[in-house]
Amino acid sequence: MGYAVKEIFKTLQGEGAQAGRAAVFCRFAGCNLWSGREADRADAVCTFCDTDFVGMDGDGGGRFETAQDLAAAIERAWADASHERRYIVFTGGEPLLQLDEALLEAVHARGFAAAVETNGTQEAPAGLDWVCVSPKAGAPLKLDQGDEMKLVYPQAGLDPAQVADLAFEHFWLQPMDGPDRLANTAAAVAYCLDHPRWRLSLQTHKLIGIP
Ligand SMILES: C[S@@+](CC[C@H](N)C(=O)[O-])C[C@H]1O[C@@H](n2cnc3c(N)ncnc32)[C@H](O)[C@@H]1O
Ligand SMILES: Nc1nc2[nH]cc(C(=O)O)c2c(=O)[nH]1
Ligand code: SF4
Ligand SMILES: [Mg+2]
Repeated sequence: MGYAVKEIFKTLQGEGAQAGRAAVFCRFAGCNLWSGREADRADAVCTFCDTDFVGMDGDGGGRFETAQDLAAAIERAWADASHERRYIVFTGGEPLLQLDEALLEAVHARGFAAAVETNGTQEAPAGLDWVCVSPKAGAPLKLDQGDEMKLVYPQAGLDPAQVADLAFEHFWLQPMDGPDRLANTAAAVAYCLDHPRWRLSLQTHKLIGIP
């Protein structure tokens, strides 16, 4: 079986509390809230996704048979012999459909701290160093604690107040990108001004044109 990976790339984390930090991103293929096909978008649970996670055809993508194989590819993508501040972000698609303890052990053995970007509908394996949960309206949360909550805003049917008391260190509102990005940004700014628990997370990589 192994791991189905869309792409592996090194860039700066663009979002949330770790924004600006060098990281390898491992984007797993597949998601439980959308097929990834445009024809299915309108009927999906998650309709606003900004990401292509279908297939294994991206840069550095493919099927990796073992945790060691995938961890070795992640280490090659870091491309620096030093172990200093090595950081891997598992995303997707939905990474918690595939991420397991064996892979976390394998990247830890290579000196990486390991983060996940998840929709929170699955349990997380033990051993994660940073958990970012981004809940989606209509998708019940199984993972209701972590380091940061990053709510894409606005979402019909998911008021920030519904998740504001969960056990997270940071609470972010991230304006929904798409045709209404400017209006969504203004709405997120207004919400943060009125509800100071919430801080604004901009997708800084998009602002400066890096992956
Ligand atoms: C592509 S998702 C992959 C990880 C996981 N499936 C999730 O949804 O958290 C990565 C991050 O991008 C956010 N995101 C997706 N589409 C977005 C959009 N149109 N505008 C702003 N953020 C978006 C998600 O909420 C999540 O925080
Ligand atoms: N630079 C950069 N930062 C990110 N943070 C979360 C991302 C994601 O797609 O999960 C992402 C991404 O795709 N690129
Ligand atoms: S849950 Fe995440 S990967 Fe899945 S469709 Fe929504 S934003 Fe995209
Ligand atoms: Mg992204």
